[in-house]
Amino acid sequence: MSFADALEMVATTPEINPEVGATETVSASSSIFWYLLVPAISLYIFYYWFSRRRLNEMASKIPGLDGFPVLGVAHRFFGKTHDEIFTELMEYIQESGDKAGKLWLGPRLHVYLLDPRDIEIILGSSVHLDKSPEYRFFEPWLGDGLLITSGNKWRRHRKIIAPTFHLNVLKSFVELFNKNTHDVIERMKKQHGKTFDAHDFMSECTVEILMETAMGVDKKGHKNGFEYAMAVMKMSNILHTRHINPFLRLNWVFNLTKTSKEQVKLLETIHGVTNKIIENKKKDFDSGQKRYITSSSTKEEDSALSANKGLKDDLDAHDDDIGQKKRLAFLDYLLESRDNGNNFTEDEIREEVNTIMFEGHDTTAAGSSFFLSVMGVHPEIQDKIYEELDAIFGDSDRDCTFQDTLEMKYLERCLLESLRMYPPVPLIAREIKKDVRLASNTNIVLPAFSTIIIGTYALHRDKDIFPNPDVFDPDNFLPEKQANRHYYSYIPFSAGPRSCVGRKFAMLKLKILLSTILRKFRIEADTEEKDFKLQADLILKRADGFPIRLVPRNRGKAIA
Ligand code: HEM
Repeated sequence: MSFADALEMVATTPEINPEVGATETVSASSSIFWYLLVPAISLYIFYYWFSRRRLNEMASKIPGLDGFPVLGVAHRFFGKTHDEIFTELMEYIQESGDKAGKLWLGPRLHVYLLDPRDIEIILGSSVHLDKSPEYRFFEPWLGDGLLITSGNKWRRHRKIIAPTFHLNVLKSFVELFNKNTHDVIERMKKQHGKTFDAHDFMSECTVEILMETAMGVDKKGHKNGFEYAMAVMKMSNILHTRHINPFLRLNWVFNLTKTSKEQVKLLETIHGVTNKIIENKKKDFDSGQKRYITSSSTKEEDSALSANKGLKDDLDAHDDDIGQKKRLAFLDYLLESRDNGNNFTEDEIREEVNTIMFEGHDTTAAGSSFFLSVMGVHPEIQDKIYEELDAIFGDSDRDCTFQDTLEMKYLERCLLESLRMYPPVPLIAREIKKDVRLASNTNIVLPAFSTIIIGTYALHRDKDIFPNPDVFDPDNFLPEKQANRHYYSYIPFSAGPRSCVGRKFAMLKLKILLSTILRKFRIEADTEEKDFKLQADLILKRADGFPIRLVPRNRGKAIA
């Protein structure tokens, strides 16, 4: 892989011209050089050790992996594939039984947290809002957009963007969710009887849905959704490689590799798509075609789209939100914010379009693909979903309405369970700017300026929280079971002030997309769930793809 290339390139030194030769002057100055170099290095090592004394002392009280100086534990990852690394880390975490553990990557301390009380201290706080430096690798792609930015810029952008995913706006998308679902079903039908990778179809469909809803452009003018999705997948792979390789974390080393050239090409594809979306939308907007949305909603409807009903944030409706209000969808509102007092710049619009296109498609593509592959291996669960869908729709082929989604209680539990076992964002990382004492073990203080990892995947598989964590059991989301769990023990969309702005969009879209597929087809798969090979390239995926088969359903007779 490119790491070997990188080392090779770094190791290549310019050749010395022999004609210059060694003179006495050179040899005298070279001895002075060595006399100075040795104390300088010693001084630097002492300074380095002294400045990190406090950090090392605090870290020594945290259980976990120390590794070697400079490398940390990175040597454990060399030569391994991303799915092998993921499996090894998860096995280590589960076997250690530690609810907080350290991991040195290069000289940087990373601490993972698995106790919901500790997680609440970080995610629930309005102080620990900064993303860890690892997110900076996104910069050439997403600029300083909502996912990675901090401080006042984050607050200003969040205030503008969160309301564009308000329930009233989402309800106006129901027709487009249906239309795009029918389109992907037509494409999948061509695979009749064959085993195919569901993710290829889900990612193209989720890109097209975002274009037509949040961006408000007609997908007919943007036919490269699949190419965009594939470029995003490769970019995620590159970024993940940089996260786990301490040498490639250094920009100057990375820039010497072939992979950095590949990154430039991938970004040309990605930005080509997003720039065209902005250009086309601007034409419409500037000629007066603004998509004002007027619809109303109730608080009950609003809370029905929450994955975790106990956790409230700025996406939840406030009293003055309820009822009819005139709103604009995402890109229309950003363009309006360019012209009104909010003064959004052209660069800021580009950053946010790139952010929403990435966060909004890859996550839901993974979420829906996992759901479909899990259905393929659990025919008995599919039968129960059919029972519910048949009760709602009977034999009708009509489109799914918002009201229908509220009645899909069992399907919702299956979706939440799928997001538990296979959270599309398997970890969240923050940098804390001051020391934090843990609630679960007051002897442990997390040192300021370390990376704190909230391991969503490992948390959701904790047997102290979910007995039989590796068994797909939708009853984990029965209201009484949810009520007995700590709010921060289930966080597929993160939680607190920096939670996912698209979580209601995602839940509504997934319910419409997946219920419509299941009304038409029975899903089959050959692999058993225990053989799913997982890999986490920013977004959790199956390394072996998402192979499924579709068999047309004989409605009403699905339950033998
Ligand atoms: C199943 C689908 C989804 C899942 C599981 C998910 C999960 C998450 C998680 C865990 C975070 C926090 C990430 C972090 O702190 O590193 C996040 C943030 C974010 N998500 Fe999602 N997401 C989903 C869908 C969406 C959609 C559909 C959109 C937009 C249309 C979206 C937009 C965002 C944005 C903009 C952020 C950054 C918010 C901020 O920092 O203030 N997500 N998402």
